[in-house]
Amino acid sequence: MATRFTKMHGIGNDFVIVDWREDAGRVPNAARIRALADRHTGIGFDQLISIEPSRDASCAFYYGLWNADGSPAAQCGNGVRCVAAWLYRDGVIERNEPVRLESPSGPVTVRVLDDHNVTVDMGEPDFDPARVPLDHAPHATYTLHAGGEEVSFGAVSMGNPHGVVFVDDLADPRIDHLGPLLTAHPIFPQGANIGFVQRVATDRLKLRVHERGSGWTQACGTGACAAAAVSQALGLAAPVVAVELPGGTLTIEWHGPGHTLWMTGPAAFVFEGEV
Ligand SMILES: N[C@@H](CCC[C@H](N)C(=O)O)C(=O)O
Repeated sequence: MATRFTKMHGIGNDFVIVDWREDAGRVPNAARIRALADRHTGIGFDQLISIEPSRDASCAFYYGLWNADGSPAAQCGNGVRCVAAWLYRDGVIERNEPVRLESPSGPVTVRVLDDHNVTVDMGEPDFDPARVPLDHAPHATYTLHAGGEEVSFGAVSMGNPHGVVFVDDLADPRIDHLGPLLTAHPIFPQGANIGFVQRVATDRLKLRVHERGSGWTQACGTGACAAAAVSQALGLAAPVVAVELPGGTLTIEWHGPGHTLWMTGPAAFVFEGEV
C-alpha cells in the first residue's frame, strides 16, 4: 500500500512526516523504519513522525516519533516545530494561536509566528535522575568513565533523556569517539542523547549532539533545551541563550525552576513523496 509523506527539517535535523489522522495508533515495524531511513536505499531521515488524533482531549493532535534505527522516541524539539508548520500549512491551526499538541511524553504548546518560525513551550526541564532516567543519586553534575577518560556531565529530561558535557573546543577529536560511548553507557538505563557544549558567552552556546537511535545529527532541539537548561542550572548561562548547532541556531528561554522552557526556531519543507 502506498504511503504519502512530507520530508521536512528543522535546522538540518530531518524528518519524514506521515498523516495518520485517519489511521491512529498504527505502529510501524522497526525493520521498515530502518529501511526507509537509509540515506542510500531509502528516503533518509533522522526521525519518522506520525500526526494522529489526540488521545488527550485538551490537545488538538498527537504526534508519534521513531528514530532512524526503528526505536520509539518520546520527544523531539525540531520535530514538533515541523509538526506545527505542517498543521499550519494544512489549514488546521492558525498563525499566532497557541495550540496544545500531545507527544508521547505529554503535552507541549506550539505557536507559528509571523516570520514562520515556531515557538514551543517544551515544559519544565526535569533534573530528577529517576526521571531522566539516570542510574545515580541526585547531584548537580555526575561523573562516568568511558573510552579511558573520566567525563563529567549534567543530566536532564526534556521528555527524553539528555546528558550534557562541557568542552573547551567542539573540534576536539575525542568527542567523535565519546558520543556513541556515552549514548550507550549503562549509567543511562534507556540510553541518552549526549550534547557536547562549548560556552562562547553567557548568552551563546555551541553544541553537537549524538542522538540515541539516530547518531550525530545536524541539530537536536531537545538537546539545545537540555544544554541551555543545564548551563543555566549551573549558573553558566543567561535566561535567553542562542544555541548554535551544525545546522543552525535555536533560541532557548528559561527563567529557572518553576518555569517552563521555550524553544524558538525554523521549520522547513523539503518535498512531498509517496512510498
Ligand atoms: N532530534 C530530536 C530528538 C529525537 C529523539 C531522540 N533521538 C531520542 O531518542 O530521545 C530533537 O530535535 O529533539
